[in-house]
Amino acid sequence: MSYVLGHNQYGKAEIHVVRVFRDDASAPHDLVDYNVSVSLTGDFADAHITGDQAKVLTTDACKNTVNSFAKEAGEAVREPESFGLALANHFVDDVPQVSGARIIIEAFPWQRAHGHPHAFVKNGDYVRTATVTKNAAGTTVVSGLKELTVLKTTDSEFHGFYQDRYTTLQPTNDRIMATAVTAQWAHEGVDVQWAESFAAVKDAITSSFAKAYSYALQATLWEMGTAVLDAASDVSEIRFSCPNKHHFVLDLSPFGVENNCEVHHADDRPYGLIEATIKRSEDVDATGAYDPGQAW
Ligand SMILES: O=c1[nH]c(=O)c2[nH]c(=O)[nH]c2[nH]1
Repeated sequence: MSYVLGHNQYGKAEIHVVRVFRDDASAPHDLVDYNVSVSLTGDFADAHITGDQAKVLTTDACKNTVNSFAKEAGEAVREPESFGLALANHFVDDVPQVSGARIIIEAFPWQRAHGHPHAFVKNGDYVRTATVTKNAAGTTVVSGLKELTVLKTTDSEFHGFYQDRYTTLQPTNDRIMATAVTAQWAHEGVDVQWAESFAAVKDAITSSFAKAYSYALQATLWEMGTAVLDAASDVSEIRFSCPNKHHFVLDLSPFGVENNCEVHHADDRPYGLIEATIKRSEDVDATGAYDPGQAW
């Protein structure tokens, strides 16, 4: 029997590194808090097929590289995208048998506490993400965020939907709309002001969620996506994955209590899951820039 080794990749996952910027003794400290995962591709068939590990850069060395680069990479460490670029460039340019690197970073935001120079409060509103991929096809950067929970108490309808014999949902002209936004957006190049771009995209997402009258979560994704493309010229497409966090109006009539969309049951599961990509044009094909898990 002869078999074929298909796609393979390896690296160290979830290296949790916190870097404090304290170079100037008189200046307030800053920090970044990253969870970094490294995946390498390249000439690693022997490691699987013959057991020869001569070309394997250990995952332990990957971890050490990330930790050391948290100092060595200087100012690039301040944004997850530029840190990911520094790491991807190192692995592909400096390790001969590595032909591709994908760096995935979760960045946990901290806010200065009461203007204090070295005390911080973890801001649990969202997690920022970055995926940097460098391979023979080039270098791509995808920025993102997840766990950004937003809710509006009105200006949301859902009606006119298809009816079949299993359809029992009542149409509504007034409901709560809530979701926890996961979004990833691909950049057209790698020469981007990452902090400014992220702030513009996040602001476009939350402001369009607030402003747009919603006819469905699907329509809200379109509004948020087009607002992002208007706000950030470096973004070629944005992909949303948004659970519909259902809030059901409770029937309080058995208790003689009127309920005018005031008291709700916040349902946990199941939830609608609405996902869409909004692209600058049909020509955009950023699929290779995203981490598909094992769907390589
Ligand atoms: O915004 C919505 N989109 C749907 O597709 C859907 N389906 C459903 O039951 N409720 C909703 N709400």
